[in-house]
Amino acid sequence: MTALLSLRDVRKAYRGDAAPFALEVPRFELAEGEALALAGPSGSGKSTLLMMLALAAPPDAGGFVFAGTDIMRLWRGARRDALAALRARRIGVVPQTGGLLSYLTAEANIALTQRIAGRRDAARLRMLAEELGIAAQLGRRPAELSVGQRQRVAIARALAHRPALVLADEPTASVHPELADAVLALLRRECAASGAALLVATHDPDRAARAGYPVLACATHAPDASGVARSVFDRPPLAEAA
Ligand SMILES: Nc1ncnc2c1ncn2[C@@H]1O[C@H](COP(=O)(O)OP(=O)(O)OP(=O)(O)O)[C@@H](O)[C@H]1O
Repeated sequence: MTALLSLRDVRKAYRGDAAPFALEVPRFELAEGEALALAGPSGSGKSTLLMMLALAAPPDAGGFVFAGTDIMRLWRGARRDALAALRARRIGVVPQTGGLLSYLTAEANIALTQRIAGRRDAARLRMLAEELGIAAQLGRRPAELSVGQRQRVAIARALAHRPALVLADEPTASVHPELADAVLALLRRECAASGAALLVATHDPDRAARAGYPVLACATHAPDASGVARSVFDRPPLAEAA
């Protein structure tokens, strides 16, 4: 298996007066096309890890390679243009609540990632809409869609530009429990069909496991003598795990 992304000894800390927090990732690899759920309680750093993987926030320290690119070098060089271009072309994001633009139709929302990536593909958009059961809703605005339909539009948008990596932060948080299983299964199926690696943050590891995801749970540590609470996500390298 080829690693799509690899983190080594990554650390990110927030030094707020109230509750200092540090996320530590000694080892983390994700293979091309692999699906994985990141599990941990609220405040354990799942979103922080996803933001770093989305190239939206820099780690404080460590090594980070994505799609053959040394991401730490880009952050050190303040290469925000290169980071944004890589994100636009190779990464898709499914936010908790869909994150759709209210003034655009479902179709235009889905087409956004293709436009930004410079990869327009009407046939792929149509195919995804059909796969996800929202073809009849393409002309509607988000307010005219059910919560479940909005989430499907968000999934289509995250995949429309053929990203190598899809990041979903609690994608089932705003949907009915019955729908949550379906959304997780759909995400996994569509990413597998597209060959995209998938990382889903969740506080519900049982639901993720039921939907067929391997689960990486974080270890949480109460504040130490200096008052810093720590969370650790550690995943052995792919070669060792195989
Ligand atoms: N910008 C920030 N400044 C200071 N502290 C922050 C910031 N962002 C997050 N934190 C803190 O970092 C810790 C981890 O937050 P994070 O959002 O990554 O957790 P999470 O596991 O995604 O939580 P949830 O499941 O509730 O979304 C929390 O203690 C949070 O308060």
